Amino acid sequence: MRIGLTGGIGSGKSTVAGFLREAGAALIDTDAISRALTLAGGVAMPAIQQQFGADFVTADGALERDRMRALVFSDAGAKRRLEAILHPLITAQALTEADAAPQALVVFDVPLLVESGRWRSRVARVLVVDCRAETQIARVLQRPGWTRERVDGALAAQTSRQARRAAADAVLLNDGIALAALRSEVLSLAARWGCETIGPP
Ligand SMILES: CC(C)(COP(=O)(O)OP(=O)(O)OC[C@H]1O[C@@H](n2cnc3c(N)ncnc32)[C@H](O)[C@@H]1O)[C@@H](O)C(=O)NCCC(=O)NCCS
Ligand SMILES: Nc1ncnc2c1ncn2[C@@H]1O[C@H](COP(=O)(O)OP(=O)(O)OP(=O)(O)O)[C@@H](O)[C@H]1O
Repeated sequence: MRIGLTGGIGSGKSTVAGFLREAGAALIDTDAISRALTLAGGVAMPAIQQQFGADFVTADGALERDRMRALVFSDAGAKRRLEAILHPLITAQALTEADAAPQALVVFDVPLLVESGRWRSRVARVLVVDCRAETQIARVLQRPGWTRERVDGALAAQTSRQARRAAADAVLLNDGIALAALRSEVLSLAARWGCETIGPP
């Protein structure tokens, strides 16, 4: 079974993804795919250079991430243009990885699952990790280099908590819950969704 895992920035997606992997799932991380596509020599770099110009490309040919982040989190048109380049490539690579996975449960970790519209038809279930915006902000501010302005920009560029919850087949509320309790919720959900049938590859 294929599952889409989503949630706002800092909601706890990667944490939940780690527990799903522990439960035996194959994990496909679209942020990681996006980063690989935009490394030096990455498949997306010629189109990004053509669309945004040399200022958004480092000397060795990678995406100038700080500059691009500042642009897309303050300019909706630029965000759309970047996504038009990256999202089809991310989806294609994610599906290739899923086809190669021997596991019975495949989890696509897609931060923008609800926003993109590309994923709903490709997964049997959507799992949303949900928490209050204040919790998201507090978690993300722990990361080196993140400022309140940067977190607010990222939050504003993402869909609402309400819209995400409305798209969910299951919601994990990850607020005021200990990691151990979250882990057991995830493991029992994974068991319900088919992990118990997984044998050796
Ligand atoms: C904007 C970029 C340069 C920022 O890079 P940065 O290193 O700061 O962030 P990273 O890629 O690690 O993403 C961190 C988080 O930012 C949020 N985020 C990333 N891209 C977007 C976006 N286009 N819209 C809204 N939120 C986003 C997500 O919550 C993500 O988990 C980069 O995220 C990017 O190239 N985004 C476009 C591709 C995309 O949409 N990726 C999301 C996965 S499908
Ligand atoms: N229930 C919890 N209790 C304590 N800490 C938590 C809990 N859930 C998540 N965290 C911590 O919050 C931080 C953010 O979590 P995580 O990286 O899983 O979020 P994310 O949704 O993947 O973020 P991003 O969208 O930026 O990739 C991490 O340091 C994680 O350890």
